[in-house]
Amino acid sequence: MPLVTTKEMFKKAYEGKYAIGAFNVNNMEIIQGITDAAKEEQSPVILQVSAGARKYAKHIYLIKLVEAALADSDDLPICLHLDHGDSYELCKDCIDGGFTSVMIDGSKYPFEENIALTKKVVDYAHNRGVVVEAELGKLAGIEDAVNVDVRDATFTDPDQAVEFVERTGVDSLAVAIGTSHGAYKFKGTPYLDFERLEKISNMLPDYPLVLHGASTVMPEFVKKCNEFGGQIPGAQGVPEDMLFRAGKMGVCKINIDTDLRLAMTASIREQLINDPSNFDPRKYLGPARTAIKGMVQHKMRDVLNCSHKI
Ligand SMILES: O=C(CO)COP(=O)(O)O
Ligand SMILES: O=C[C@H](O)COP(=O)(O)O
Ligand SMILES: [Zn+2]
Ligand SMILES: [Zn+2]
Repeated sequence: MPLVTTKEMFKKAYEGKYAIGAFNVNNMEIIQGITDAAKEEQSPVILQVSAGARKYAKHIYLIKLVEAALADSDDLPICLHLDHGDSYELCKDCIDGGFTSVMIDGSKYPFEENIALTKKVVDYAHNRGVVVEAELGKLAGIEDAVNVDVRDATFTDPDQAVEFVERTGVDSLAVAIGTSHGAYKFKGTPYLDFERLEKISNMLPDYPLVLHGASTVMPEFVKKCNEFGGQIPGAQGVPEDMLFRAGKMGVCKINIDTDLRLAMTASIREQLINDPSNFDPRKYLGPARTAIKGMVQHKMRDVLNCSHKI
């Protein structure tokens, strides 16, 4: 099966009230760990590439590695997605270069500029059978999310979301409801604006929403990093029951990068400390790949609920 778009997987996810995992990939071990997990769980999967990943590994290497994963995965539905595309040109390059989905992230621009940029990418992508994700609202961590005025000024406005989708024809929309990127998402008790999510979801029926910054910052990996010489104190992410809940409310795509980084780093730290005489990268990258596989399987099975959905 060739690479697929998210059309079919989102339709099924929406109807079945579960979410597809979108995992960030940067190298071979990460791609293998994720796709091995998807194979075992018989789950559709989105492999996503950031501009930074594309710069680090080069477009051609990532494409060829994903093609290899596809060839090694029988009939597994795999979508290759550009994460946080910041310009029309970058989206065009990825569409021309074999991606089946792109994100144009115009969330930092004023509403009308975000619409114009997104519409331009949608027009180019749809003519070539590629789907587009956009973003509305500010994702950045908010210290004072309990304050209604702060929430209204930063989180996604439901009325604007409807207008945005209508005017751009974009295929999915990332919403801001309190998540943020990285390992430090909340200072105190985690809070997501589920009321807002419900409103957006009700106003956009049958429409797939996306949650960025959705890593849980799994305590077992943070603990292991810190145990083996790391310094990641006070890291905290989105509790898994909140992700499960979001998956039942129209969120069809859940983005996970930080949990991959932590799983991989914890494992490498452990291997290097436990066997100081080793200098064979396979001996620490192999277990790191296995750690990623285990983490992704857990997400698919217990959090996203997307196992056995192909
Ligand atoms: O949103 C993400 C990628 O676009 C990843 O978020 P995390 O940092 O929570 O993993
Ligand atoms: O959304 C951000 C992702 O975690 C990708 O991060 P990156 O830009 O460092 O590759
Ligand atoms: Zn993101
Ligand atoms: Zn868990």
